[in-house]
Amino acid sequence: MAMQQNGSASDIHKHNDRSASNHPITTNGSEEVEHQQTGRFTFSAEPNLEDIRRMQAEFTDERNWNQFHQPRNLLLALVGEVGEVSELFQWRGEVAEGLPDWTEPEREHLAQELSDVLIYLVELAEKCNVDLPRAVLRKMALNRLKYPANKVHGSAKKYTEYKD
Ligand SMILES: Nc1ccn([C@H]2C[C@H](O)[C@@H](COP(=O)(O)OP(=O)(O)OP(=O)(O)O)O2)c(=O)n1
Repeated sequence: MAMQQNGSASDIHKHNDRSASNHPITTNGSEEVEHQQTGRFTFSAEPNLEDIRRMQAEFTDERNWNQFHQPRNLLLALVGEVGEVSELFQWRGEVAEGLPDWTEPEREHLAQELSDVLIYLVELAEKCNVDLPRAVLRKMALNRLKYPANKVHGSAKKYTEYKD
């Protein structure tokens, strides 16, 4: 069962307030402004990844489960949960952004399975000594170098497919 605090999948509908920024770190300030103007879905600011790491560490400590949570086991658990997410999309054909045709129980199920993926991902990163928030910043910087916006705009080609 996924760890749940107070939220539910209906959070999907609740966090569309564009009036206040909830992104303390942005990779591109102008991008954030654009998101606010376009009404793009945003997350709550909390819990952050360190909060999630700590909560999961408390959860496993309380159960004496750290003995099972080595990196390889966490990776297998993560992949298993990704499979569970895939099952929810299986045989449905293309699904429109915002999942307009999904029922509330289906949305909640998806929220739980995605949470399982994130929880195991965060714990895997912890057990591999990867500082995930900072690693994401470094990787996004690399992605921007690899895919300059003016070069790849509107194209989904892999960087290896560009000639120059
Ligand atoms: N050894 C375990 C077992 C569970 N969990 C935590 C992390 C996941 O968020 C969630 C996974 O629980 P389940 O293995 O019961 O998987 P599901 O919640 O997906 O249940 P089901 O497989 O019935 O859909 O519980 C954990 O940390 N370590």
